[in-house]
Amino acid sequence: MGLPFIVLNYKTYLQGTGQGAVEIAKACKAVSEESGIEIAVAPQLPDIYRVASEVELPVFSQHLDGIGAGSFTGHVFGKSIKEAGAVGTLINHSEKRLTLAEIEASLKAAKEFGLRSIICTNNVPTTAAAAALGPDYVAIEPPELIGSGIPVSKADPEVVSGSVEAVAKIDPRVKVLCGAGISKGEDLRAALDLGSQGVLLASGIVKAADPKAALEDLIRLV
Ligand SMILES: O=C(CO)COP(=O)(O)O
Repeated sequence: MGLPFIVLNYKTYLQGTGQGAVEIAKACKAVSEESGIEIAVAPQLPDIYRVASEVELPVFSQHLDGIGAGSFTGHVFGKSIKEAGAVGTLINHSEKRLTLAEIEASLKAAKEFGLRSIICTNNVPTTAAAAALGPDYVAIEPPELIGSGIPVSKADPEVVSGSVEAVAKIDPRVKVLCGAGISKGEDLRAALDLGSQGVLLASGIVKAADPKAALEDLIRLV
């Protein structure tokens, strides 16, 4: 197995807002360069351009709407985030849930604009459904563990291994990430040992007093 993929979701945490978004991205880039591990960040939409312009690392959007150019006030348009410098997007995060039809439309928009796609899911059946749509990644994140500091890879290992098995049956090209409560080296190690190919995480790094040190701890057992 190759190196994991780490995606850091900034949500709307103060520490990851505005200039903070750039500073955390710089820490991610430094650790990525030291380790060879790909680390992507997902700042808030208005910070995408700022982060992508100032730091050379993969920037993802936290959301994308399945719409095109035209009369869609307040929506997130794929061409706009692409031109802002995003290379990918989260779709259906637990804090930004979509209907199945909307997920499919968002994924179509991501593909149309050459954006890498991560569909977030909450259990094994939704992971299977998401994999059937053919994204680049699914990210299984049980909502009850999000922000809890209790790692999914230890509290609910079956949802990770079950997702890995389900996705392998449906479309082995789809890669599986997991998230919720991941912050330490042993959490990432456990996630990889369960067959996932990386993690999607937030509070453990974004809210850390020293995000670079927290990232170094996260990857220490890879
Ligand atoms: O929702 C998450 C990442 O998208 C997980 O959040 P935490 O890492 O804070 O549990």
